[in-house]
Parts: sequence; structure tokens; C-alpha cells
Amino acid sequence: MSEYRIRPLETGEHREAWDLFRASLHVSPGSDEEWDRAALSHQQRRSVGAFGPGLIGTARSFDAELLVPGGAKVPLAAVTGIGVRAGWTRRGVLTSMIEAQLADFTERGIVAATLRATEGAIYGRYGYGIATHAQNVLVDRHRARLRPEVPPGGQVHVLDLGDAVPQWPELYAATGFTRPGAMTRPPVFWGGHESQVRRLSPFPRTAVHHSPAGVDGYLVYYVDRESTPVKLHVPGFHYTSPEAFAGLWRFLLSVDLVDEIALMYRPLGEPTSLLFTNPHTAKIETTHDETWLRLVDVPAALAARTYGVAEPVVLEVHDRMLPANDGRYRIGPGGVERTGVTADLELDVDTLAMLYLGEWRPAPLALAGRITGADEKTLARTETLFGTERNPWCGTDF
Ligand SMILES: CC(=O)SCCNC(=O)CCNC(=O)[C@H](O)C(C)(C)COP(=O)(O)OP(=O)(O)OC[C@H]1O[C@@H](n2cnc3c(N)ncnc32)[C@H](O)[C@@H]1OP(=O)(O)O
Repeated sequence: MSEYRIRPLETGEHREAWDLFRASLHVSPGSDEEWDRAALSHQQRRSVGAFGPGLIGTARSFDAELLVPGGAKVPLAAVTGIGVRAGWTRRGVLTSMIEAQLADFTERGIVAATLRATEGAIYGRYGYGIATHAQNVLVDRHRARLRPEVPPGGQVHVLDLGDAVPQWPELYAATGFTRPGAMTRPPVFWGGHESQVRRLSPFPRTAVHHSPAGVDGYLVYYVDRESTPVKLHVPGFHYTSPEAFAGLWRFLLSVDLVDEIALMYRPLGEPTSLLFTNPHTAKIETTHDETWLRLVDVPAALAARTYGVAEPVVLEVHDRMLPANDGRYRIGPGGVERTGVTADLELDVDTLAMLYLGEWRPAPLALAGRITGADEKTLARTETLFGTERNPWCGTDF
């Protein structure tokens, strides 16, 4: 018999689970005030606990939707808060909790699950693959000169936290849910988000960009006066037009008493350096994985997105944990169907997740041995089918 058992947590058990998660990250238990805010980010019936007999592990999620190539939305589980008590690690507790989560997601019709990984070696075995990347970018404010063709931008209004918080959901819905890989932010997200922003700074502000047609961008920023050089940090930045991108950059460059502007988790391909007369003004400091994706219902996920125009390919998908996904799928511009014909290429479900939003091209995946059986022409066709115009990006830190 197993030395622990897994079950859903009751609402009254969430705080203990939250403290366990913090302890697994070497953070002390939270105060009552912190918990009051963190409690808002716990959706009921979405946490699991491992008991052996006390609580020894936890994982939770909240319900959202994922924007897939072509513009459709699919039910998404945003997975977070995973921790196993010291002394109980490497005994299969996480594996059992993930199995319980995947069974629950399948039962509830969740099409995909997403998470941000603290360690890169853990989640591939459960069918999660790196589906989006992000970059941290640093701009030298004193060298920054905008090129003449950069649009003038519109009006920018600055809000303090108290005024911004009630407006964030509407601002994000209007400007942030744009690229493949983006996710909706349900009410349960915002409670946790406010705590996260408060932890970053006692005085975060929100700059909102207005064009004649209305709000088309916003960013959250704070200045760390204690740092040398003085840094203005931008943990969130969303826009829907070149005017808003430029207008918000003009605003950032106008903030006084700042030496450097540090942007976190920006999408790959965002042309920040091209705004400046000297592109070296903006340095990419790191490029890292942003979100990992697990296709829980492969047929539904494949059917939800659109494909480029190329001869169809037949993919053979292997899924060790959810065998209902195993099989061959014929994918073409007209859609997807299960088939019994010989496959053009084979891949595991984590690799399919890497292709799914358009982040990875098939040829490098084949080079690394993650796709097998395909010749160059098949890889090129697969690239045309799965490719997206812009790099996918989530842009939501949960
Ligand atoms: C989405 C998020 O919430 S990210 C936050 C994740 N949480 C943390 O990082 C907190 C600190 N770490 C922990 O609490 C735990 O070590 C966890 C949750 C990462 C892993 O829990 P465990 O119960 O030890 O995992 P479990 O025993 O099921 O291991 C499963 C497999 O993953 C491997 N694994 C687990 N953790 C790690 C790691 N940190 N690095 C490399 N491999 C790992 C195990 O070796 C095992 O491999 P095997 O199946 O080949 O033997």
C-alpha cells in the first residue's frame, strides 16, 4: 500500500497548503494579512493534497482559457503552487499529484494545462513541453534616443495602485489577450496578482495609453531608488497598436530619476531595440522558458487551432500518461482527423505541445531527436502547417 494518499483539498485546508508550498520554496509561513489576499487566488475544488498522514504535498490550479493560433479559446488549467514537504521528496508524491490533476482535468473537459517551471528537469515526464519563451530586456535610459519614425503616441495617464486594481481586468481584456499563448485572467487570478505586485514594490503604478479610439495599452511599473544604477522595473506591458507601444515607451523614457529600464518576460521578437537610434541601447539580458504546456485532450486541441496552407502530414503521437491521446492524426489546412494510415513523423505529446502554439520549428526538434521519421520536405510542410505569424507569448505570471 502507498505510504500517502491524494485527495482534493477542502477550502479550510488551503492555508496549510499555501504555507507548505512557501516552505518548499524556503519561505516562512505568511501573515494573516498576506493570507487574506492569497486566499483570493485559491479556486475552490482546484487544489490537491498528499497526506501521509499529515499534509506532505500540494498542487493547485485555476480555470482559464488559452488563445490558440487562429483565434479560438480552449479550456485551460493554470497549474501552480506545487510543493512537497522536506523529507518527503523523491518518493513519487509529485507524480501522484500530477496524475490526480490530469485525471481531474480530463474529467472536466480541460483541453490544455500550463505552468511555469522552477526546474527544467521535472515536467517533461508528465507531457509538458516548453511552449513559449520570454526575454528580460534592459534599456540604458541615458543613451536612449528614439528614431524619427517612431510614432508620437497618444495620451498616457498614471494611476496609483488603489485606482488601478479595479481597472486591471478591463485593461488586460482590452490589450493583453492578443497573441497565441495568451490566457484569460479570471477573478481568481487578480487577487494573487495584486499580492504579487505589492511584494515587488510598495509604490507600483500603472500607466494607461489612450488613442482616439480608446485605451490601447498599459503597463505596470515601479522605481527601485535603492538600486545603483536606479532601475525602473516593468513587470507588465500590453498594447494593441504601434502607437501604444511607442507612446508607452515615450512615457517610460520620460520618468525622472531613472538610469535603467528593466523589462521582464517580454515576447521574443518584440522590436524594442529598433525604437532607438543605437539598437545597443536595449540589451537582451536573458532568454528563458516562459510557459510549459500539456495537451490534455490532443484531438480537441488539434481541432481548435488553424493551420497554414501545405500538403497534410500524418503525426503519430505518443502519450504515456493519457493513452487516449495516442494515435495518428492527419493535419492539413482544412482541419484534423484521426487516421490509420502510415505516419509521416512521430513525436511525444510534450514535443507536440512545443509545436502547438508555433514556438518551435520542426527541423530543430528533429535535429534534437524529438521528432523522428520525417525527411526534410515533411519537416518543411509541418513548419508551414504549424507556423504562426508572431511568436506566441503568455504574458501572464501566475
Ligand atoms: C508549477 C510550480 O508550482 S513550480 C514549483 C515547484 N516547486 C518547487 O520547486 C518547490 C521545491 N521542490 C519540491 O517541492 C519537490 O522537490 C518537487 C515538487 C519539485 C518534486 O516533488 P517530488 O515528490 O520529489 O517528485 P517525485 O518524487 O514525484 O519525482 C518525480 C520525478 O521527478 C524528478 N525530480 C523531482 N524533482 C526534481 C528536481 N528538482 N530536479 C530534477 N528532477 C527532479 C525525480 O527524480 C523523479 O524522477 P524519476 O521518476 O525518474 O525517479
